[in-house]
Amino acid sequence: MSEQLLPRPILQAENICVQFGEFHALSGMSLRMNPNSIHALIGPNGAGKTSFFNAISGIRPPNSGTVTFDGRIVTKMPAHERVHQGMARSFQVTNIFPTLTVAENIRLAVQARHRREGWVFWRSPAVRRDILEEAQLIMERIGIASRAGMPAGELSHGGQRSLEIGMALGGRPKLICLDEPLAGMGIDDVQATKELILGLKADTSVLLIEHNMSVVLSISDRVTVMVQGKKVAEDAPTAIRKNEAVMAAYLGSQA
Ligand SMILES: Nc1ncnc2c1ncn2[C@@H]1O[C@H](COP(=O)(O)OP(=O)(O)OP(=O)(O)O)[C@@H](O)[C@H]1O
Repeated sequence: MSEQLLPRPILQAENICVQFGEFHALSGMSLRMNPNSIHALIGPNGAGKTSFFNAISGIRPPNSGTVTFDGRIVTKMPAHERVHQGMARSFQVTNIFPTLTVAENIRLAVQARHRREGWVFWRSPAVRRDILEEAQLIMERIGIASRAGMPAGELSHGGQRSLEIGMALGGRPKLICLDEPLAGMGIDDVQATKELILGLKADTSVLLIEHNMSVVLSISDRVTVMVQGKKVAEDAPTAIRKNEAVMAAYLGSQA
């Protein structure tokens, strides 16, 4: 496909460099991500995947390079401002309010978006009903509506990761960055979360760091492979499976 026929990328990172002292964690990393797609970032431990997430989400902006999100350069924009622009991120460690119920966690996430849009809590009972309804729809979508009244900290590990995705959805993001969403999950939770992630691309885009290769290769539209802070391959999963450089650098070590 020629450049002109490609859709405008939801995310474009160009020549990203990140240094910790003398150490180069990322050396000219680039990535172009299509909207409404699942794009996986894989590579061995220490390849720089989390550093790349930190660079694009503003947790630790790059030393050099450019990050463009939804047509706007955000390289130096603070992380919270990127959230306002529609970029959501989940972390390796779950990031929920454990003593609040599942429903309250989701409702807070939806409410935070409304507040950004200028909603005034005490003047808007009708909008409040909207919020409750939206929170209910999200809970159904992520498969935890039956546990709405449970303290979030009592959910299984898989349930907590789903809740985190639900909270991200409360912000109606254009892009969700998921850092190892399947880590530590049992087989049933893996299957449910895989289906949940697949369903996300109907209305958002997903950038995914994940070590579970069979899931990555079955749900992703594109896969970028990183080794030692650089991209070594980027292709469709079927081509990545056969890529000899990838096998040598990464998949071979797992075979
Ligand atoms: N704050 C930091 N200070 C110094 N070095 C760091 C820092 N953060 C990361 N690194 C180093 O940068 C390199 C890339 O780390 P990063 O966590 O980005 O890799 P990764 O691909 O996400 O690894 P993993 O799969 O194990 O999570 C590693 O060598 C790591 O030790």
